[in-house]
Amino acid sequence: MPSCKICPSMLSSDLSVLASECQRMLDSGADYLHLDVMDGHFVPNFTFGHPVVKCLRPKVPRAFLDVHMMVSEPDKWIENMRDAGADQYTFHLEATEDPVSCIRKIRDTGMKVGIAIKPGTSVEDVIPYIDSIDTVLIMTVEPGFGGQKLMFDMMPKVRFSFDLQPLGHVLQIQYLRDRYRHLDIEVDGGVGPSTIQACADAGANMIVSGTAVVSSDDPRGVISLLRQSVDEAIQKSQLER
Ligand SMILES: O=C(CO)[C@H](O)[C@H](O)COP(=O)(O)O
Ligand SMILES: [Fe+2]
Repeated sequence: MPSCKICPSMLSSDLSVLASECQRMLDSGADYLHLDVMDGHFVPNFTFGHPVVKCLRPKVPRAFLDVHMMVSEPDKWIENMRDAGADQYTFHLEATEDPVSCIRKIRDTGMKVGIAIKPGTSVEDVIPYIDSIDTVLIMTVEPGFGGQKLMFDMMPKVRFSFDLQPLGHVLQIQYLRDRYRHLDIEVDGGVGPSTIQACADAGANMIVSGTAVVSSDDPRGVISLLRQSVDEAIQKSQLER
């Protein structure tokens, strides 16, 4: 199973001093930095785009920058994001008619590829692409805003063809983890000390946490607590195999 990666979402940081906030997270033990790009169209909110990432890159030269593209037409910004210095380009499955072309374009730039799904989209929809991507990002809130409450197991509309019982997030993550041992499974939205256990036990290894980490007085302590839960779950699953 892939290792634990804790990825603070910089959305809830003081964006007027983004570079120093990023450095503060790296100094607190962050593995990756998660940058939420919103276009006011795919989601009802606006943040920043590749010009900001380009300015940030030289300030945190060794950081892994995971860009979460909550934008319509995600294929438009792939080259710009690579030129800006992003390391992973995660686009929403719901935002494109042609995920295969998007994946190919991202790969051609050398960036890692992630596909994100909103809470109402089933992981089954990602299966056709899974062998050609690095990460599946499971949104545990409706995308658009930080600071929301995680929606675990509140999605009775999600159904799988292999089992007509309605399944929630935990089971969707477990389904993916059981079949794809080496996949990075990322959870995003409302993840913090009170919700990490369910994510870790289900098999998520890439943990995005905004408010809980960035707004904490003790980000190092929160990061290490999140990491401990995931590391323990990984160890447990390895012992069980
Ligand atoms: O993609 C996002 C919102 O669309 C953010 O990454 C996410 O909400 C993280 O913030 P928090 O941990 O505060 O929920
Ligand atoms: Fe995000």
